[in-house]
Amino acid sequence: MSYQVAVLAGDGIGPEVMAEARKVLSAVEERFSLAIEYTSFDVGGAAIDNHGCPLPEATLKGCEGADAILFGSVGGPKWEHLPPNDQPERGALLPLRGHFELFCNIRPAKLHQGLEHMSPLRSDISAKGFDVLCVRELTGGIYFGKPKGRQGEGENEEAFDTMRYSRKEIERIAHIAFEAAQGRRKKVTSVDKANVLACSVLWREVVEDVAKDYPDVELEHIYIDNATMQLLRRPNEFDVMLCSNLFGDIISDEVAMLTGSMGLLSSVSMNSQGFGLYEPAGGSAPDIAGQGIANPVAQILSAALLLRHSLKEEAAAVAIEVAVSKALRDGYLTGELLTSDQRNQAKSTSEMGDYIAQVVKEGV
Ligand SMILES: NC(=O)c1ccc[n+]([C@@H]2O[C@H](COP(=O)([O-])OP(=O)(O)OC[C@H]3O[C@@H](n4cnc5c(N)ncnc54)[C@H](O)[C@@H]3O)[C@@H](O)[C@H]2O)c1
Ligand SMILES: CC(C)[C@H](C(=O)O)[C@@H](O)C(=O)O
Ligand SMILES: [Mg+2]
Repeated sequence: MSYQVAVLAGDGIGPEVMAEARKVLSAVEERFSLAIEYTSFDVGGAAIDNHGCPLPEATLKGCEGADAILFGSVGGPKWEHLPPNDQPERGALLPLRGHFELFCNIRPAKLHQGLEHMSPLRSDISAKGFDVLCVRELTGGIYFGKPKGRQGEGENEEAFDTMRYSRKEIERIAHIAFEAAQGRRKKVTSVDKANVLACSVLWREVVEDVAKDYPDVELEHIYIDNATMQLLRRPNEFDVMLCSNLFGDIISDEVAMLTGSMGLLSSVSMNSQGFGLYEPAGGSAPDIAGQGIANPVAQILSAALLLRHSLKEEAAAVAIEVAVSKALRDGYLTGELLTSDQRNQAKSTSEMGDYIAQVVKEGV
């Protein structure tokens, strides 16, 4: 029996980095004798161009029939003139998250020893390293709350979004965070804005209640504004960061950059049945798309997460992660990880993919 994976490469650097993830997956399949069948579907801007809508029925059906979704990224200036709900992000990515109830988004950010020089942190801070797991609620909050819209005209025209959280939504993501912490350094930092937002007051109360089931895990609360600065000052003191949808979006970009680049952060978005969509935390990077310079590591590590969580192929996932670490340690770095005077040593997107695939095949 072979596994079925729906591949949605999307826009901008999506197809470029997806090609490298596929190379690495082929290598791991060969080494571990796995049988994985991939079917590609258009999504986002590519689907608008080819089919007139960002999430065609065939794409949705293809995802429904798969064991997991490997997603690239969607969006870009070409489609920004469209009505908001017809654009790639709100017309494809958010509906996919909603349709499959992918409420649990996990984004692991680790600054590896020996790779501290890639971080923009001050050297005495980066020297301590850090290992943060961002656990982000993904199908609620201000992203999905109703009503949402615009009304009125002239100087009275206004726009509004609704931030809304139910006890149930907070409980289920909080359990994920505490369970994850039990397998790590046993600390949950819950990020909120309880000094201003009603949703955050409920968030804090529910997280406190859930914490009672995990007496071995330390819980602390922090306001989002303070969290963004403490991450720059003492990132090594954070373990699991439990965030609502919007705050997790912000925190995950920050921790990605603290490891050196947006192009290093992988992610899984999962539902309660364990069905998952795997994607880099970053976007379609229109500023570098088409140049063969994007960092494929986030997409490759997302493939490793797919092997681990959806296909339960732990050894194959570890082989990829070890190969990525080796490549980075061996100085295989794309340009954004280098200073301007080192940039002539930069590896291209495909050189990175080739090297990581080779290491996977040979084993380390
Ligand atoms: N999951 C997704 O599909 C997703 C996620 C975030 C943003 N987006 C969309 O992507 C488009 C661009 O958004 P943005 O510019 O705000 O965010 P972005 O993450 O695409 O880019 C931010 C910065 O990070 C850099 N970067 C990102 N990934 C990189 C990689 N793999 N290698 C090297 N550098 C990388 C980019 O060059 C850019 O300078 C928008 O349309 C946005 O809505 C999509
Ligand atoms: C593209 C956008 C809708 C998305 C989000 O805000 O969730 C992205 O920024 C992410 O982090 O996955
Ligand atoms: Mg984001």
